[in-house]
Amino acid sequence: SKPTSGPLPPGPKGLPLLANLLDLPQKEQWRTFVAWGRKYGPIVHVRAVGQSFIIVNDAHVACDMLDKKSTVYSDRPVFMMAGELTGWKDSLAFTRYGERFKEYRKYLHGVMGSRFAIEKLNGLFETETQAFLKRVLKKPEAIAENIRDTAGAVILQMTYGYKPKEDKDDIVDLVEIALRQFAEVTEPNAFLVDLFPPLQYVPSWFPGAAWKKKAEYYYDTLQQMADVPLQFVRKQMSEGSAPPSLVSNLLDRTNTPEQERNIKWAAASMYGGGADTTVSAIYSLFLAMTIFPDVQRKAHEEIDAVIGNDRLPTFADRAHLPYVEALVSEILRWGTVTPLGLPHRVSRDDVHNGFFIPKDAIVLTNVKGMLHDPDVYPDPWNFKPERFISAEGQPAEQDPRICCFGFGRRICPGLNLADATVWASVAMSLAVFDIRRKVVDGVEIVPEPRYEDSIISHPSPFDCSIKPRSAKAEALILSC
Ligand code: HEM
Repeated sequence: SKPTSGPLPPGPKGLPLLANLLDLPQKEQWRTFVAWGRKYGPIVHVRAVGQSFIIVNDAHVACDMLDKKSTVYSDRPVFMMAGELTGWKDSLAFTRYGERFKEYRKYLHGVMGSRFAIEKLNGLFETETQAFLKRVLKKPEAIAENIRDTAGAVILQMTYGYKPKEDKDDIVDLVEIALRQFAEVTEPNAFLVDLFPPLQYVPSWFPGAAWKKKAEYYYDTLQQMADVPLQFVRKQMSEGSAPPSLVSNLLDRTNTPEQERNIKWAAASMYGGGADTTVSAIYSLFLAMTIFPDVQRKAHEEIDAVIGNDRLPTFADRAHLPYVEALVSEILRWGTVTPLGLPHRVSRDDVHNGFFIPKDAIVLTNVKGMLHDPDVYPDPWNFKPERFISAEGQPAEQDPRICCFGFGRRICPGLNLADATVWASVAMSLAVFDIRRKVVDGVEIVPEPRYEDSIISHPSPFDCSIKPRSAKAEALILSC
């Protein structure tokens, strides 16, 4: 029979009163977790203010726990500020494991859960990536904004059949504000209420409770973010002009109020989960190409040899561009989008590899550590797509998708969409653009590969120059 007890996994020892709160790093937690992993092994236990945290540093161990025992490891912790007080608890990523969770996942699966569902959207991805190339040609210095607008346009069309206006769009602006607020409330340990939940009962007029006012204000923004596009679809449906979309397909039927609520929040979860993540990956493409010109040269060569210069690549070319394919994998690895994945919560006591894993412990997967482990990825800070191409006598290194999209029943529901949109951005951008270092006073400036420290981590802003590769490339962009 299975063992039912054992010692807790090893980890840093606590201070008597605060437990390990002071040991918990505030910045770049993943680096400290790697150090703990080296000292204590792949499963580390640490306690902070009465809460057990289990930190997993090895992708295979994480799969054994979170994939294979997914009924035990698929709940989420309660986030006081971001979840309860500002209302993100209604979105899929923050929803506890249960009936609502299953219904949200079913809705999202319908629109992007299989290759087949995603292939139906290839036309949309190609058209929107063409629009992206035009935006970059016109305003190369606004690259981050251009990436963001494109990701937003794809998701709003899939989810609501809503095509944002080119220059300034009210719904895009609303979503942007809500996402910025989300980033603020999910910064590690930014709000004391996350450590001391009873603070949630402090009234907002109380001296020193400005954070509570902030939470109320952010709550309103989020409700608008979920309501406004839904009203747009309802209006279009009543006029008989709603294009197919996640929401219009689901609202078509006779829904109970609970179902309507779930449709609304499943839809809002698309934006919450999908916009910022692919944005980070595509921004990493531009960063990596600026730092590693040889990689770009090889991608250019492959595209020129396979596609030529008279047309843009399409999804039909995907299987014929192995270097571009490997480049996509290397972006997902090198530019890790979610350094610690999302936290999972343990639903019942478990024993894993002889260690006791208590119910309600929070499991943190050190995805960035896993994807930069020199034993798995030699020379991990080097951007080297070749690592994913097997050569004679040399197998390819481990696919980053083993951990970059998370685990178990919580695995990213948007992974096919992410894969397709990142591929289109890489293949089509490199077909026509030359991404170079900025030259200041005759000196090339090599950007530092720095990333912002948050749940969804973006490259810090950097300078680069983006120009069409030739007059023909420019004409190609303008003609599509
Ligand atoms: C490169 C792009 C992306 C990466 C690296 C990524 C990564 C992740 C990760 C690590 C998780 C947490 C999984 C876990 O808890 O174990 C997650 C969850 C999620 N992702 Fe993604 N994601 C990406 C793109 C997308 C896209 C395009 C969408 C949708 C349009 C999306 C929607 C979601 C949602 C809704 C969740 C919450 C799932 C749940 O809690 O059950 N993601 N993603």
